[in-house]
Amino acid sequence: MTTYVGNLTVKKAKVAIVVARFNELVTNKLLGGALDALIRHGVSKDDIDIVWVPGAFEIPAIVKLLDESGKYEGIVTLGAVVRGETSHYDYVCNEVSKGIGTLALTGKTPLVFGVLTTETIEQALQRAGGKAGNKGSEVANDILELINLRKQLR
Ligand SMILES: Nc1c(NC[C@H](O)[C@H](O)[C@H](O)CO)[nH]c(=O)[nH]c1=O
Ligand SMILES: CC(=O)[C@@H](O)COP(=O)(O)O
Repeated sequence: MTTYVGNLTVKKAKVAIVVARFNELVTNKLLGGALDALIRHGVSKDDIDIVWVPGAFEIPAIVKLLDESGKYEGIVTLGAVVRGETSHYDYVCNEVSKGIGTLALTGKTPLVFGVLTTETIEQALQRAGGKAGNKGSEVANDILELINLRKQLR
């Protein structure tokens, strides 16, 4: 029996973080959590590129570009979509999740989904370093696990 599991420590990996500016109060905290986790596990600051996009809707197109560049061993996506008064929320959530999901299957670069989709800004803040943890650091750990797992499966 062979078991494959990626650990979190990396020697060298170039990682991109695509982060949405919309709800920046939240996404800045997600970014802080992601950077902290990557650096704690051995990723050099020089090997991290941060790309800001206007909102979560724009994340997939930029991820596609970065994937095609072949420059990165992993891509982290971060955003915060918060329900408003209209159905706009559903369209943004659908597009960003569908886009990132499709690219995770069809692209070459490992990719993680760190986009919060919440009913309220309070729920988002709780998941960005509040009492429900920090989704940014969670998905940063996930990308390291995926990078290491792929090395084993190659
Ligand atoms: N309402 C939220 C948005 N909306 C903006 C879109 O993502 C997009 O930037 C705009 O429609 C232009 O194409 N974005 C979020 O990230 N979070 C939201 O709650
Ligand atoms: C998810 C959104 O785009 C949201 O902020 C829009 O709010 P509203 O539905 O009140 O226009």
